Amino acid sequence: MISSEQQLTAFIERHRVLIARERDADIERSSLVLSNCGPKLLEQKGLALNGLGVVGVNIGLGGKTPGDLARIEENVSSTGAPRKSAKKGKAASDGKSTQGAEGVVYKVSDTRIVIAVEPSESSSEDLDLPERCRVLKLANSVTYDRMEKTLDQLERATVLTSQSGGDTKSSLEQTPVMRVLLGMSEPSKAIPVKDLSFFDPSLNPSQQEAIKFCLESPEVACIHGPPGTGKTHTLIELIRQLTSATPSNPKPQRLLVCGASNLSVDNILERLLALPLPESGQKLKVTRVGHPARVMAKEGVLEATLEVKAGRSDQAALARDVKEELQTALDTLSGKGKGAKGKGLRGLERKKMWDEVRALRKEYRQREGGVVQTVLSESQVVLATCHSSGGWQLRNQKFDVVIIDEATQAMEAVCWIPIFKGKKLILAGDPKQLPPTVLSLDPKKKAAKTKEAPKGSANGDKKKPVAKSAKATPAAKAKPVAEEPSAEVEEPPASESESSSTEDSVMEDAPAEEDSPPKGKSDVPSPAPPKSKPKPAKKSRQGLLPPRTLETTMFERLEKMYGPGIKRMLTVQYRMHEQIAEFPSKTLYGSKLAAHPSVASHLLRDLPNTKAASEEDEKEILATPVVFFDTAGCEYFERLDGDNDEGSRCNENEATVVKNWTGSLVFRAVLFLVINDIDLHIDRKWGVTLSNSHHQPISSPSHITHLATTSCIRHDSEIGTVDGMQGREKEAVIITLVRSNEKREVGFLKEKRRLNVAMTRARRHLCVVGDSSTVQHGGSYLKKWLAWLEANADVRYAGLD
Ligand SMILES: Nc1ncnc2c1ncn2[C@@H]1O[C@H](COP(=O)(O)OP(=O)(O)OP(=O)(O)O)[C@@H](O)[C@H]1O
Repeated sequence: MISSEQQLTAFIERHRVLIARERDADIERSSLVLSNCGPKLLEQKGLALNGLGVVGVNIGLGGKTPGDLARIEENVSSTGAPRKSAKKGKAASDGKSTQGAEGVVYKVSDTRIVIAVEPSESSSEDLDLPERCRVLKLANSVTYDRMEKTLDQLERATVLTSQSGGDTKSSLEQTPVMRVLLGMSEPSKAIPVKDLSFFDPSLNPSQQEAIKFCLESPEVACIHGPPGTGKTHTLIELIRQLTSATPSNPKPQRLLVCGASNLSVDNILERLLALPLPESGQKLKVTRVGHPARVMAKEGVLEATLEVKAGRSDQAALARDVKEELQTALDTLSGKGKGAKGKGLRGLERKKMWDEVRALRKEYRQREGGVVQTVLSESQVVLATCHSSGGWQLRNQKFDVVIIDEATQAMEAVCWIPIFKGKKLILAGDPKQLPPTVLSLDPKKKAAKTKEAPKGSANGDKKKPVAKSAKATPAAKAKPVAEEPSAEVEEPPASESESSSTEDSVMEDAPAEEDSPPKGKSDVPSPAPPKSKPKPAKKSRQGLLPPRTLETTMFERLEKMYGPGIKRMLTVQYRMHEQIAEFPSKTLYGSKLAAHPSVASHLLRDLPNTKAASEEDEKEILATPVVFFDTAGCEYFERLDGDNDEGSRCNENEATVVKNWTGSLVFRAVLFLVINDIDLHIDRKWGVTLSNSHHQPISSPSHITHLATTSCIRHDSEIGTVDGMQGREKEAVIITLVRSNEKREVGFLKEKRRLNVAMTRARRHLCVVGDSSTVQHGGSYLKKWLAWLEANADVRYAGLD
């Protein structure tokens, strides 16, 4: 299985097409919303902050990298007419004002929002901001630019290199890790690590085995972490092993640790910062690049940021002097501060001053760049999101190992951004949970295609899914989306597992698939040690195939290309009561997921300060791990929550059942989480946003409003969609399935990975409310779950209470 040039081209081209589509969908979504909504509604949707005043304009923000892209423009009163056009870079279409600027959201606190704006090289004047302004959130093109640039690099390193014999200017170094990832060569044999001793004595055998496997794999290794199995816990030990000089690792390595989201990166950072001082007494030098999501809350995280570190270095003092000079020059020009007389600067004098400002800005950037490079070169572990690892700060940085956490939630092209910087790659994730969010995927078309697509063409060559138009000319590149004639782009057929991942086939992830047989002998005991050599994968291995959608992650692709031997699965979970974990373990993880004794039988009643009015009450409510409220026959029909079929659904009767049950739990001092297919973001600053799982606005989500305003919802309880809850856990979780109709439609519930995330958030208590007569028609996975609930849960009939 060696990828041909044709396969490589098809793979890269297909990615280009999909990314162009995604960019288009993103822009379309933002501009549609911005052009159709008045200021109040925009604020409600979390897309605008109205009525702001400018507090100040400062220069220089050290290691700045993009957060949300935003535009500052003149405030529009709430009675103002809705904006007609909101194209990027254009002023308001009413033509009244050209004042404003675009930049990235740098920091947000309760009272301030800081937007970092690039100085314009062409404009001689400084920022011209309106007195009263508003900030609009824009589609962020930087992500797409970086992904496209990375694909260009990939092309230069592979196709162009082989075409040119490797010696043209356009070619790039082809590393062994790249070759393995693209199926250009097989993974090399493991290099045995002897005398491995672990820093953390609590690691379970599957965690130890995963770490050993990662250390021994020369190019690439994957860690499969089902819910609550300590993926991050394992990565922390791995980072300690790789960065310490030990008998098994004489030369400490330099690491780039990335995550799909800021939250995942900060999670690792916080845990690294909390580690005890190593025996050497030398604290691990860790630097966080980018935009820490929790900077405001955690001081330690702030201290580790590139910005703060760069600000503290000696070289930074010089940069600060230049910055001060620059500020004085700008003050003179704007007539502020000491240079107030500068307002009178006219003509040549003013032009000269602007020339000086430009020269100072250049010098400041150079000095600042130098400071940043020094801080980074001294860091042994650099943390960033995959996306922000493509920023200017890391341009010339090289690493021994790149680790990507939540790799199954990142698009493959985003993962390639850090991969170019390292010699070895470790991916951690769970392909059985939700994939990255893809805006250009119409859920209906997706479902239809999944059914229609011919199955299992393992050979991508026969029907080449290459969009001829996608990259042919620079013009096509500059405007890839509008030019892309979708009819010309032949969709690659759904591979077997892709087509079934949406629903169906409960046991397709049979044990053989989930087995992760260690290469050779291991010193570490494992809960389910393989008896002999790695079994050959049952399904024939695939070569390099172009992805059908951007939901196909690198992690899954590697598994299909190289079989289960490319990964190790963590098999002990530290979250769920064993009954809660039973169904997902059986159906998705080959029955390999064992509950750790510390959680296997934990119940709500074991929590401190929970109250039970009577013994019976305790048994009924606090000692039951899984409850199923079946509303079949109650005629608790759903209602469309919006004008068209795309709209979200609500089910007020189910909401009442949820309300009563939450009331019961809250009364007993239990925290809970309600999940359904409504997305509810409550954020103090950005207002309340409601949208369905596809981010479309909802006009009156009556049942949620009803719930949220009911006094039984405690401050520490949350309501959200499944998608927003991935990676989270709560002591008690209530899932309302919402769908109840005569047509027996179930919508998003079909998605097996979404259901998996929903049912694996609860630690001690899971309550499911739904209409079995509707829901059992929603695909075989849902049907199996229902059957399991009916047989194993404490089943109650909603209408009877
Ligand atoms: N070996 C271990 N011994 C004791 N507790 C552990 C161990 N491994 C993990 N845990 C605990 O299990 C919980 C989950 O761990 P962690 O957050 O690392 O998991 P994860 O797999 O990253 O989570 P998620 O399911 O959200 O992806 C944590 O409370 C952690 O302390």
